[in-house]
Amino acid sequence: MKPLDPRLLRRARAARLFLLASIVLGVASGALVIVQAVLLAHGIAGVVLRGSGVTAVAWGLAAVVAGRALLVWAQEVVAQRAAAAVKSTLRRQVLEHALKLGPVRLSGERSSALTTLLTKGLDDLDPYFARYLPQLVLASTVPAGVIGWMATGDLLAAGTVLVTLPLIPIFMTLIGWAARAHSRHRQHALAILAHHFADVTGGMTTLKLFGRAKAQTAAVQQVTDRYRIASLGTLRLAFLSSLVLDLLASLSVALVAIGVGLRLVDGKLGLETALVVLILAPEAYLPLRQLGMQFHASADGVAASEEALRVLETAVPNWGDRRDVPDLRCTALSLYDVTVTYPGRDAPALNGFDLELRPGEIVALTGPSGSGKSTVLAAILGLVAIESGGVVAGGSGAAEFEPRVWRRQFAWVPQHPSLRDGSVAANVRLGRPDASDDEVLTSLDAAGARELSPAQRVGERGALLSGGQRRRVALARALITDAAVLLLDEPTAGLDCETEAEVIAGLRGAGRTVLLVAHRPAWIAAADRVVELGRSANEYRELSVS
Ligand SMILES: Nc1ncnc2c1ncn2[C@@H]1O[C@H](COP(=O)(O)OP(=O)(O)OP(=O)(O)O)[C@@H](O)[C@H]1O
Repeated sequence: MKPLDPRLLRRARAARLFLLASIVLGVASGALVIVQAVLLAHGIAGVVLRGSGVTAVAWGLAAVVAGRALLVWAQEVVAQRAAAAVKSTLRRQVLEHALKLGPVRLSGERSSALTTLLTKGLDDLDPYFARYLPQLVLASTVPAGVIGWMATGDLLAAGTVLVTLPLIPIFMTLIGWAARAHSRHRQHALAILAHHFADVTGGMTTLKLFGRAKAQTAAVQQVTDRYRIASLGTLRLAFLSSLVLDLLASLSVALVAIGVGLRLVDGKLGLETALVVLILAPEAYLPLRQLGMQFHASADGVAASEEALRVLETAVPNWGDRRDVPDLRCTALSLYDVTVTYPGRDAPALNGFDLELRPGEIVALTGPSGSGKSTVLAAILGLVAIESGGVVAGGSGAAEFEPRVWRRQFAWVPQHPSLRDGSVAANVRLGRPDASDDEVLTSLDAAGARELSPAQRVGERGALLSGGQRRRVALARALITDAAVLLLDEPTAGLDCETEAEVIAGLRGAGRTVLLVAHRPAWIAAADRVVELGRSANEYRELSVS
C-alpha cells in the first residue's frame, strides 16, 4: 500500500492543496518542537546552574504551546475540509464514470459493492486525511529537523537516533504488508455482507414462498461472522503493531539516554546540551510511532480509494464527438460482422453478425435463450464493446458520434425495464418531459395499457404493478419519444392476444422502424423480416421476407 497514491493527487485537487498546507504546517510544527526543547533545557539549566528566574522562559514556553495548539487546530480544519472535498470529488467522478460505462459494462461490478464503496467505503477516507496524511508529513519533517539540531550539540546522540530511527519504518512496512491483506479481506467481507443482505431482502417474497426465509438467518449469520472475524483481525494487528513500535521507540530513546548520561557524568557534555538532546530524542521517534498507529485507522480508507480508482480506470469506450447523426427515419442502419465477447467469457455472445434495418420496417429477432438477441440491441446502443465489425449509418460508424446524440435516435425497452417511484404519467414522461396529458394517454393506449390511470403510483422499481404492466408502461415511455428506431426486448410478454394485436397495429400505424426480440407468433407474423439467431454464436438465418 503506497502511503500516498499519486493517482489520488492527480484526481483530487483538494488533496494536492491539502498536502501543500500540511507541509507548511508540519515544518512550522517541527520548528516549534525544537524551540520548546531549547527553551525548556535553557530554563532548567538556568535554575540548576545559575539560579536564574523562570518567568521569561515560562512566557516563551506558553507562547510555543499556544502556537503548537493553533497549528493542531489549523491542521484539523484543513484536514476535515480536504477529506470532505476529496470524498465528494471521488464520489462524483465514480458516479459519472459508472454512467459512462453503462449498465452492461457495469454488470461485472456488483451494484451493492459499488453502493458500499460510494457511501461507507469512501467515508473511511476521513481518518486518512485527518490523521494519517498530516502524521506522514510530520514524520518526514520533524525527525530530520530534530536530528539536525541534535547534531549541532551532540554528534553521537544524533548518530544513535539516525541509526535506530529507520527500524521503525522497516517494521511499519512489514506490518503494512500484512495490514493491506487484512484490509482488502475486510472490504471484501463487507461487500459480500452488503450484497448478500440486499439479495435476501430483495428476494424475500420468493424465499418465503419456498419456505426458505428462516434458513437465510444462518446464511446472514455466516457472512456477518466472516465480517466480524475480519474486523477483529485488523484490530488485533493494529494493537500488536503499536506494541512493537512503542517497544522499539522506547528502547532507542533509552539507548540515547544511557549514552548522554554517561558522557554527562564524565563531563564530556554540558547540562544544557544534554537536556536538549534528552528532551528532543523522544520527539524524533514520536511522529513515526504515531504514523504507525494512524496507518491502521486509515488502511480501510486507502483500500476504498484504491477501489474507487480501479473503477475510474476501467476503460470507457472510445466515442467520437460528431453530432451530425444521420436521420434514421430515412437512412438504413447496418450491423456488419459484429462480434461481441463479454468480459470474463471465453466464447463470443455474437460472432460475425450482419443485419440491415431499413427505415420503417419491423424486424423480429428470434432464437433460443442465450443466443445473443439482447446483445444485438446492446451493440446498436453502444452498451457493449464491439470487438470487430461495427454499427454503421449513412456511411459512418456509430462510434464516431457523441453517444448521447447517437442514442437519441433510439427508444429502448429492455427485458426488465426500470421504473421510478412516482405516477404512471411521470414514468411515461421520462421519454418526453414536455408531453401533454393527452399524449401520455395516447401512448398508454398504444402500448395496450389503457387500464392504467396516469395518476396511479408505480412504487419503487414498479413494485405496485404487475410484470406485464411494468413492461407496457416502459413501452408507452418508448412510444412517446421522437426516436426514429424502437428497440424492443420482448415488449408484449404477459399481454393477452387481443391487446397484443392492438399494440402491433399501433406500431405499424406509427410507421417507425422497429427491431424487436420476439418469440410470440403474432409478432413473427407481423414482422417484415424475421432473423433467427442459432444456438452457436455465428449461426444466423433470415427466416422470411414479406
Ligand atoms: N453482462 C453479461 N456478462 C457476461 N455475459 C453475458 C452478459 N449478458 C449476456 N451474457 C451472455 O451472452 C450470451 C447472450 O446473451 P443475451 O442476453 O444476448 O441472449 P438472449 O438471446 O437475449 O437470451 P434470452 O432470450 O434468454 O433473453 C449468453 O450466453 C449470456 O450468458
